[in-house]
Amino acid sequence: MSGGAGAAGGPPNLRVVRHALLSDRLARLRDAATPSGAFRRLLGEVGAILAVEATRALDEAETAVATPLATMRHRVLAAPEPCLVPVLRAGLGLLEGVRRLMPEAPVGHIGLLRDEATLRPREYLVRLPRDLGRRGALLLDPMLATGGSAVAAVARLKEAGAPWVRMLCVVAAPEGVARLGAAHPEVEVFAAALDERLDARGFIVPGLGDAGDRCFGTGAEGRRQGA
Ligand SMILES: O=P(O)(O)OC[C@H]1O[C@H](OP(=O)(O)OP(=O)(O)O)[C@H](O)[C@@H]1O
Ligand SMILES: O=c1cc[nH]c(=O)[nH]1
Ligand SMILES: [Mg+2]
Repeated sequence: MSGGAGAAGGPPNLRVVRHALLSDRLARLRDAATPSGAFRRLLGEVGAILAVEATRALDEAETAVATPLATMRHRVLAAPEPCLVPVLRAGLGLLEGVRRLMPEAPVGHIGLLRDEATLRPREYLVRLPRDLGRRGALLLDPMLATGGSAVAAVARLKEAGAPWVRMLCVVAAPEGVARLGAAHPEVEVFAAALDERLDARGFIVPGLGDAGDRCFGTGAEGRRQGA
């Protein structure tokens, strides 16, 4: 269900996941008329689909399983499930769906807010599980724009000892993919789409707007309603 994967001349660190359900959900996420509740649910569904692809090649081991009828050899995960790390806020939307697949996986949080003028991320929270060194990490952030936030988040995960990091994102911009690839070339990005470009404000075009605001209803519309 994957295409792109550094294949066919694409960036070597990017895997664009192709799946009919994923395209359908992405169309609705992009639609400016999709309300916040539906947006958050769709983000979760996209997270689950991307997580299936990003965990496809986790290390496996063989064990014996006794069914009601016979004992057989079976493949199971060789290592504990990876840690799930949403970048606040928008990554929380992806987390809801990924957690359905891996309910026992520990969850770390990295809070970053991109300065609207400089486009640099400001870190306001880091809470990571102590045993990150025994696990890989799935970094969850729907938007990879300039790449500044992703580069900072991956640096935190490496400092904390994560043996590997894969990023799940909904929409990636070429600039962000290149910047993350330059800083952390071993980090693979699993995205639903590679879009055209960034605009002057650092927003992805065509993109889907401000993912955090749409997810939590805090955009212009939400503020008006809440005022
Ligand atoms: O690649 P970059 O240029 O760094 O931009 C991407 C970041 O911007 C958004 O978060 P934002 O700062 O808007 O925070 P929010 O989720 O709280 O709205 C998004 O969720 C990423 O974390
Ligand atoms: O297009 C963009 C870029 C950064 N952050 C978002 O939420 N959307
Ligand atoms: Mg935002």
